[in-house]
Amino acid sequence: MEGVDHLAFERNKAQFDVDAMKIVWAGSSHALEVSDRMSRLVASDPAFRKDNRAMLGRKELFKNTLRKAAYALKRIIELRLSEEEASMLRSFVDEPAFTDLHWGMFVPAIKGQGTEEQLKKWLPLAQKMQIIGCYAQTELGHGSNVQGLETTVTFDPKTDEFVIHSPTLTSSKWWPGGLGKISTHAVVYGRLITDGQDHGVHGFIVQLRSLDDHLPLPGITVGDIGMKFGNGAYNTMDNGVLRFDHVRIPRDQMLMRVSRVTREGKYVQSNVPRQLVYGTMVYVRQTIVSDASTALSRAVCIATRYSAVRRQFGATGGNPESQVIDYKTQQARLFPLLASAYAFRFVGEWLKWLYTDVMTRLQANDFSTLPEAHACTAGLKSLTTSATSDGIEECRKLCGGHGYLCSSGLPELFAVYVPTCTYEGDNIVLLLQVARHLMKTISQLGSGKKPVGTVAYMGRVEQLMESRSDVQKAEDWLNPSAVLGAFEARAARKSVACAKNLSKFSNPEEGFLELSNDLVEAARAHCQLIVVSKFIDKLQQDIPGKGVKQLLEVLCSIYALFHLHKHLGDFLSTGCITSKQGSLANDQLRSLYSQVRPNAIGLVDAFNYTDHYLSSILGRYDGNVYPKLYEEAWKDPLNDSVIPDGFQEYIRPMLKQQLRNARL
Ligand SMILES: CCCCCCCCCCCCCCCCCCCCCC(=O)SCCNC(=O)CCNC(=O)[C@H](O)C(C)(C)COP(=O)(O)OP(=O)(O)OC[C@H]1O[C@@H](n2cnc3c(N)ncnc32)[C@H](O)[C@@H]1OP(=O)(O)O
Ligand SMILES: Cc1cc2nc3c(=O)[nH]c(=O)nc-3n(C[C@H](O)[C@H](O)[C@H](O)COP(=O)(O)OP(=O)(O)OC[C@H]3O[C@@H](n4cnc5c(N)ncnc54)[C@H](O)[C@@H]3O)c2cc1C
Repeated sequence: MEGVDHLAFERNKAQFDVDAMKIVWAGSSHALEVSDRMSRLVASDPAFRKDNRAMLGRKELFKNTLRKAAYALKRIIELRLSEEEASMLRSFVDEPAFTDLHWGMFVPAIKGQGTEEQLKKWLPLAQKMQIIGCYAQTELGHGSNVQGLETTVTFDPKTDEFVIHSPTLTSSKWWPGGLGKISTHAVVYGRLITDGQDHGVHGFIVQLRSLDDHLPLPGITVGDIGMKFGNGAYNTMDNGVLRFDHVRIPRDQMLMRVSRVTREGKYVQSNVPRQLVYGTMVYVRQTIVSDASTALSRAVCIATRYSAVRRQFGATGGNPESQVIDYKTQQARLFPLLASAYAFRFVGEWLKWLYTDVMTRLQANDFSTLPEAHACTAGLKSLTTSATSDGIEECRKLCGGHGYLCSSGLPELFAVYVPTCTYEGDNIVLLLQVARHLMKTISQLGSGKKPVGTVAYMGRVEQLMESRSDVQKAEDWLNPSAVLGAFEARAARKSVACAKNLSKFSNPEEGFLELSNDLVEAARAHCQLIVVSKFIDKLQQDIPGKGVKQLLEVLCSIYALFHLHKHLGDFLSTGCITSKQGSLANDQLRSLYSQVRPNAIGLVDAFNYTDHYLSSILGRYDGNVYPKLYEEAWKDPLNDSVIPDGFQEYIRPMLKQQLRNARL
């Protein structure tokens, strides 16, 4: 039935102020107002239609993306949108495009690694989109190992230029988004060579295509690397390949904040740490953590609404069948994902604060918090994207067969999302970075260096090695200090065990390789502790609105106790809790799921997503699923004709032949 809210009875069950929760989710009333306005602006404009993407061929799909990107910019200018509004509008257009890399990596790379003069020259061009840029780091042969890049950038003192060259096939740039067909410029990473000396990897601004006819400049070979996972999905992006044949650029196009080359060809390092060359990755990893909560909440919103609509089994005495959301197994799979979406939101908020703080310190030449920023962004990027990818797939299964239809929105969301586990740093490689940070922290404990920030708990390592949980009954697990105590002890003990094992190796690097599985587990335990502790910190704030804080407390406990249950082996084997305490946590979880149940629809409504943004029949706000699914099926091009193309050509003769054979 059109116009009827099939989920109204569920909405009436909510025991909290959904509008107040919307503000918490958005971050502030202002952020909610802007995101609400921008999402409606996009949803109400047919030019931003996206429900046909899975049906389009690559060329048509790509052309459509270019049209939308140009149209979005036109609307941004016409409506005089602020930077915040423009960025929100782009995110609600919800289609991976070259603009993501332009705004998300090219501009930040210049901002972070350019000198004042370079900023003055390049930023206005990029901000007005008079040039379009991408981030060309990865090569065919090397992605994770940045120091292994092979592209050479050799200074020629005779002409005051750099000569960029791809000496091998494996040195071809491979993957950069926006590079394949659109970018006019790139920040290219290559090995800087002066006077025969290799100074390692540095960034350079390179023009790739003519601003007149868009043709590649002499010496440049560039193109798209081909179709990627899933229909539609990330194929709206022109990930590219790029080769240089002795291409010359002026010396002042080396990004020179970290180090520079003088007119005479002398290599000079500034007082800024070398690692700042990796700064753009730190920035993007931080944005990816916030985006994880968005992607997971979309999937959870779809699965929760559909689980309330869907009924199977259990009809008694003329009553309808049970809603699948009432099955305890459905709740135990769905509600931890709902809790994770909120947990990632808050840890994302905190990470943004940390990043801003580090940037402010860098301006004042205080580099002390850079290692912490690297470890946190790397670890949380890894943890949240892995959990979100798995979570989207779980939501598909939670929707049964219909979840496999493109019209559920879940296949495309999954296909677009999964590369986050790989890009901006492979998730295992990043956890190993966290492990290095943890091992370094432990090795410095003896020297009296007090660990700070997210590793501060290591300062209490002796106490944490001895501590025992004092939980006696299920409700004791609702106490934040009980949860924190268990997560801190587990993380500390796993790290200390690794450090002890490492010390048995005469060659630490060999030990690190041999113990890398244990190190990854220790890093994961540390990152889960950060998520739990930042959720708990969030609850210390004043959070207005009837029942809002209470429900967030429930979600926080679910996030923590679900992980305690999932990793029970860890908690037991490290002796942080007893098996009795583990089963009490499980009892408490069941009770928490029951508390979420009446509020589930309200909690996903609080994400404030439009039907356009969700792009899912199963997740429709009004729950009117079946008529719309039925209607949608008839829109498939296969149903344009009763008899499909190919039938007369292949199947009819085959049928006839088989009939003839049978008669013989
Ligand atoms: C109106 C206007 C409106 C405007 C609005 C604007 C709106 C904007 C809207 C757009 C929205 C945004 C969306 C974005 C789009 C996303 C698309 C995604 C595309 C994806 C892009 C990519 O995919 S792009 C390539 C990423 N490719 C990697 O990710 C390689 C990983 N590989 C490594 O990252 C290194 O290779 C690896 C392993 C660390 C080893 O590094 P290594 O070899 O040097 O070796 P070591 O491990 O020895 O490290 C040596 C020492 O460096 C320390 N350190 C290492 N990293 C550090 C770091 N980052 N910061 C600090 N310190 C660091 C370490 O801790 C050691 O420290 P210490 O010596 O003190 O111990
Ligand atoms: C959709 C998409 C978009 C991208 N966009 C860009 C872009 O705009 N610009 C850009 O420059 N790049 C981009 N990339 C490239 C991306 O950053 C790299 O693919 C990524 O960093 C992983 O590197 P790799 O491909 O070399 O993986 P590999 O390192 O080859 O990984 C292969 C396997 O080896 C394992 N492994 C590697 N090293 C270690 C180790 N030390 N210890 C243990 N295991 C290890 C990994 O865990 C993984 O299982 C993009 C990639 C994708 C998929």
